Amino acid sequence: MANFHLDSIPPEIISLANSDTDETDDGDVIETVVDSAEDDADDISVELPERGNSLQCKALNSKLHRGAWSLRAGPVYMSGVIDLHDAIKYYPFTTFRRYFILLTLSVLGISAQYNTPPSSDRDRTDQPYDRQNSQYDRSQQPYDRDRQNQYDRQNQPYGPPYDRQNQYGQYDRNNPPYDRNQYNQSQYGRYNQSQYGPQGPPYDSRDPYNRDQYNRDRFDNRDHYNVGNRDQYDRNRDQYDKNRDQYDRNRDPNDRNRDQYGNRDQYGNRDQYGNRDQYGNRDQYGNRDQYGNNRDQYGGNRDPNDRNRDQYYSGNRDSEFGQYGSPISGTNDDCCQEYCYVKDEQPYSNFATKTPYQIVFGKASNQHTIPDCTPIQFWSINRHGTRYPKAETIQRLRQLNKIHAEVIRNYDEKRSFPDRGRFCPEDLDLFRRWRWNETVNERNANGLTSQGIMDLKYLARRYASRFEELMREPYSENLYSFQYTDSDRTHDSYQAYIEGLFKEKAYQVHANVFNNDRLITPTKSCRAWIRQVAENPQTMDQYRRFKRKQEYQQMARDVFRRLGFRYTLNESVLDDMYDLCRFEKAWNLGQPSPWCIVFNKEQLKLLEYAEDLKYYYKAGYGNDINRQIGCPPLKDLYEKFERTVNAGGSNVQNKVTVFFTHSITIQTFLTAMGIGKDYQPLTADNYFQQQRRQWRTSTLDPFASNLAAVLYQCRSNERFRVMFFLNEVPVNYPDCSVGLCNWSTVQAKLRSAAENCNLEFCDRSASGNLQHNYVIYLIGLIAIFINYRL
Ligand SMILES: O=C(O)[C@@H](COP(=O)(O)O)OP(=O)(O)O
Repeated sequence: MANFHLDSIPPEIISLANSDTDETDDGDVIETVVDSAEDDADDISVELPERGNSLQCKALNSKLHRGAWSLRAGPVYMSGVIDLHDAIKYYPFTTFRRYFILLTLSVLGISAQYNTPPSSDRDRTDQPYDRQNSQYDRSQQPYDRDRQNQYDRQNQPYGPPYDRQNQYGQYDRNNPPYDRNQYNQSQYGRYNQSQYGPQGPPYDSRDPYNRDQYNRDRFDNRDHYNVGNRDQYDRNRDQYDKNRDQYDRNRDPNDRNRDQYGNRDQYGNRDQYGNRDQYGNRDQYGNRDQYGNNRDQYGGNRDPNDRNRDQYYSGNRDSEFGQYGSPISGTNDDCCQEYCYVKDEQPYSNFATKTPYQIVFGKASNQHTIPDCTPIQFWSINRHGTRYPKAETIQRLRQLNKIHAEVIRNYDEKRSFPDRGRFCPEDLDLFRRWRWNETVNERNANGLTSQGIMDLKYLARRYASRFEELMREPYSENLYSFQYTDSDRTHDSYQAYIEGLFKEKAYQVHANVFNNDRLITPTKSCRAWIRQVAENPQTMDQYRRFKRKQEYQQMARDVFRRLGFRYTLNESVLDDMYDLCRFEKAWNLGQPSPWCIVFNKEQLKLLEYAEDLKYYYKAGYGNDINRQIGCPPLKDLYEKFERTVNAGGSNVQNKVTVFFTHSITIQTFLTAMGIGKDYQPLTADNYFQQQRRQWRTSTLDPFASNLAAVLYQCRSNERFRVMFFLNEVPVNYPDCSVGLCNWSTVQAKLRSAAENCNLEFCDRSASGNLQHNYVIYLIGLIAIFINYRL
């Protein structure tokens, strides 16, 4: 604020100013005007003199220097020019205030944004897990259809006879009425099914010869897992399909891969000359025998004019993926272990959360049989089956075709491979044949693969054959309870599961699905967890530290060196190659994955440990909040069994409960259950000590991972017993015997966790934030108030 002395302000104005009124005796309004000679004149105001002959001028904009002023009071009129420059210069506070307000408002804005829950949180389902107001607990609530959301079949009029009017809502959200043609076309993949399924070859497992619509199992009725439950409707199984191997779904039974000359290799690849080797690879001359005999073992037919390389391959170092880290020392070094992936009969396939279920699950057939005991209740929680990567991962993985080309060049042209540990010819051939599979694209991102469908379908059949008393009962809403999260992959997993259980009667089954389901996706809407874990950079500290450790860095160098690079490339390339190796392996279990040739076993173990570290802090014992947020399924399990036990084993309501969810829920639940716990925490520093760790996501949480609990009624002192199976392997709980626990042991173990389970903390800290917000707002208001007083 600047004061300007005016020589002769009329007494009339002065007395008026001192009288706290804006009007002259005549009732004329006093006007004061400052017209800036520059822009933004609105930022200037003039106040009447309060003391003496001073005109007070507020100038808020430091860019203003000069302004014209005028005063009018009735007949009196005065005007002049003021120089604001000096005023502003001497009142730097003016500028400061401005920035102060801006700063305060920014802080408020950022703070408000940070503390605003996702919009999906703001509905009535966002209550702590509380049976009194839980919408999903059917056993506690009167059967209130109005409370269900639009995807919930309970929200639909239901019951026999089958109501065709209500065709799309009745038994599942995307299933048309039970018309086998339609049913088979649309059930797996809710949006984009063609008649032959979502993926087409090579993921199309259906048998095109076996077209009988009623007797055809489009996922191949043969039982891959020897359950002995071959579909009774499997009578029309393809008589032409004898050659199909168990996992070779990629083969085109119509031999469409044959080239124009009718020459086809085992993989349907041909070169432009129609010449090919066993793998369909051709050299630059198009000639080769089975092993490319025109070339020497490592590219003897290389371009004789390849003069660009010098002895140390200088000039060949470029890769569009950048060169990170230091050059890999030595060129003709013996950096790498000799390893031939294709020849390895038991390649390492523990790929953390992308591990194929088939290499993990328990195949023993009789552990569920307990002498003198009968299973009376079954409860399980399942992760969806094998899926496609998320869209952004697909985009990244697709870029690997450039690395692929570079590696081939490194081997064929540059010959920049190491002396020892280069790819064996079989691996190189496998790698050479790799092409990005265009059927894997953003449209099916995150979706279930045909392998994923089989994962769940056969899982259901195996459980049904083990617990026939329970799971061979015809479907009824009272006996069975199904619930899946609001996602395609869990929906499709559920669909495959019920098909495995009920076969052609699957259309009768219905399931619950909810937005912000705090029973099976509690992390999604728990602000405290999101803030403390998901969005907290510290969660990844150990993971990042491990990646900087000498052993990890050495592994990265060796991998790139073996690929023929003399610099380590961008670290994300390593992650992508690992992802593609494990995804492709999970999609096509029976075939070697070309990108897995890149790693030897030791390297895969390091990568697995890095993943375990990540999830240990994100969903496991590394953060106590993970245990807390994992309790809702535990509570559900405990209470269901407790009700049955209290009722003496009679009138069991939900004989079979099955949930379909995601990896984080499985892991937080296992953490709440005390499964997979190590004495020593996993850290970046104890990789070698943790070789035999319990927290191994490959075995805890592969695709289709599941924990099942079975309540038995026995003719012994302990009338009730519970058996826990993790991925069909009995859980080795202390105090239990090979997975079989007395009910009293289960009570001692789980009761307190179940009774103390509530997710109020998710919102409590959020409401703490709300108070925090109010304080910030208050400070803001005070700041603005002070600003105007200055
Ligand atoms: O919930 C999800 O989006 C993913 C997270 O996968 P990652 O980021 O851990 O691979 O879990 P999933 O559905 O595979 O069980």
